[in-house]
Amino acid sequence: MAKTKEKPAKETKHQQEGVEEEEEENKSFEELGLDPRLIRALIKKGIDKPFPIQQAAIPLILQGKDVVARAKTGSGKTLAYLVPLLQKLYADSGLKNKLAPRAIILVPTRELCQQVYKEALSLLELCRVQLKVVQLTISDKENVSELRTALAGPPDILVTTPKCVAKCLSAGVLQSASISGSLQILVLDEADLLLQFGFEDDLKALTAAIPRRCQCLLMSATSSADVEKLKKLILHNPFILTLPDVGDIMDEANPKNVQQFWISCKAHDKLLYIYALLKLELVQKKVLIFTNTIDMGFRLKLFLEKFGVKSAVLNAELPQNSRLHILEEFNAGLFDYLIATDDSKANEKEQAKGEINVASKNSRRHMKPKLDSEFGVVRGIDFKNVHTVINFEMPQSAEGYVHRIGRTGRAHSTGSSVSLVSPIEVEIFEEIKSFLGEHESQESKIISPFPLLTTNAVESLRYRAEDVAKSVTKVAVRESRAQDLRNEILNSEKLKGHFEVNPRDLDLLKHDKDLSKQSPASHLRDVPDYLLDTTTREASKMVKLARAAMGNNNSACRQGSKRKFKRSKDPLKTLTAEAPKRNRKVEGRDANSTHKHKRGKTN
Ligand SMILES: Nc1ncnc2c1ncn2[C@@H]1O[C@H](COP(=O)(O)OP(=O)(O)OP(=O)(O)O)[C@@H](O)[C@H]1O
Repeated sequence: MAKTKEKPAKETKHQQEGVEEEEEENKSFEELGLDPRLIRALIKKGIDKPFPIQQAAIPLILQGKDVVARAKTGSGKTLAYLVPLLQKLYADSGLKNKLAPRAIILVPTRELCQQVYKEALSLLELCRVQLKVVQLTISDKENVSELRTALAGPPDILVTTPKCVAKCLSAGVLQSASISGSLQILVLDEADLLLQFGFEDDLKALTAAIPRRCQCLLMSATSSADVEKLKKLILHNPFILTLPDVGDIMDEANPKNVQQFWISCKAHDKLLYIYALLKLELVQKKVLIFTNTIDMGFRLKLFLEKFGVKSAVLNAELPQNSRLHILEEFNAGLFDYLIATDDSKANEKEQAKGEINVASKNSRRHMKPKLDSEFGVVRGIDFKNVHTVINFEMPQSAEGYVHRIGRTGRAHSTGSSVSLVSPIEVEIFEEIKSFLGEHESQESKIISPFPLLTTNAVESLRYRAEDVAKSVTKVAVRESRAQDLRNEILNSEKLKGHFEVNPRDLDLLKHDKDLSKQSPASHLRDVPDYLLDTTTREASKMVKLARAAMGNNNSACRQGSKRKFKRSKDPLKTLTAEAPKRNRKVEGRDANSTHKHKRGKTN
């Protein structure tokens, strides 16, 4: 790991930035100086050895240094700062004269706020340390008195967004003088996003109150101009920790543990292809599917539903509590397919288009769903045990692609991604490939053609898929979207109260329920044998065997098992994925034609 050299005691302002030559470290949590109670808590969570970023960051943070930690997504940055932060606050818990939180953790989205809060809470519960942690985001209902109540005490740790802190400051719920007197540690998590999300002014409102002695930690998956700006704005002589395979978005772009595939298909065939991938079980579960618009998310859900494939949707229109609950259920393994809509620009356009009709049985009323500007599922969210990310629609930027595929292969496990590329998406696909550093002349491709799906297999399912797709009309999509929103608004209220009493209970509501009025036709639930060719049968068998070998099944997930995906058992690894050598234009050509010549291999 490369990290900055620690300098002797008499430190000056700028001396700490610099890079130390690579050095292999393999220390235990004890050797890093962690409190035995925290170590026991980590072990109870199944974490017994520190990841590289934790090895580097924990001792420095315990010593009170400012740290900038850059490590790729899913590498364990949260615990790298959270564990020493808890230890330090606990060690100083004699300091009672505080008027504001002693630690503030700033994250860009509500989802991350909840995730970090839960992580802190579970560590504190497991090690029975008396520190109060509070999460706070601004929702439409939260008025100043609610913010004041939440901060009464005040808590030792506040997990929040810059927008919320700025509101607390401007409303006088938090006073600059109190922060100056109390704040010991400030964390900027997902720092590269904090500025991208337009929080610069909000952050500036806080920086004025940060006392000079406050320890500042900046965690980021990439290095960018925004991170540099933040560093200058907030940190003093930071230690820069950079894992060797990280540095800028390019390094994060090509995670070695995620195999990337693509399929060329016409836009209107995407439903057919995803049906084939899921129903023939050619991809590993759990699967996270990305769409660019909320309507498309619902269309896909309704379509899959007709074949008995249950999925849940996640988007910026859903109430916050529902979204958090959906994430929890998915992470707990209660369902295998999650359709997430992540493209905020597209969503804004949708919102601008007008009203969604939310019709109740007794009354018809129109309501404008508000998209949550603090919604974010692509960055930072720790989706557990996602083995496959599918880009049903291509993201609108190369960075978007990188962050989407970063939802698999987390915590040094492995995963794969499959992108469905239609002719109009070729341009962005080419952009993504060149962003990743893939060249036309290159022999081994970074994104390879998906090897397990043959033209025969797809064509044999065409009739069923097209027939069902026709029944998923625009009206059906609109109605289901409205119905889902209505349900979730009702649920959200129940969830709010319920979560306060039982923060861990996942059983109250199901989010992967069917939305269409008719239950799926029984003959569509399974793909009959006569529709399957030998190649596909074999491929599907291998994926199933791999899953069994990895212990990747629902019950394992539900028990929170964190078995790692073994590369050698991954059928996608054992098959050769050859890219077409020349003329890689997708227009007017079926990706499967590129596999015809190697079907022998896939068998
Ligand atoms: N030492 C460890 N051993 C095993 N698992 C770990 C360890 N540290 C963290 N994890 C797990 O790894 C997963 C990813 O960690 P985390 O979310 O902190 O990554 P991250 O670097 O913050 O990613 P991102 O940049 O996307 O936010 C989590 O499920 C976490 O519980």
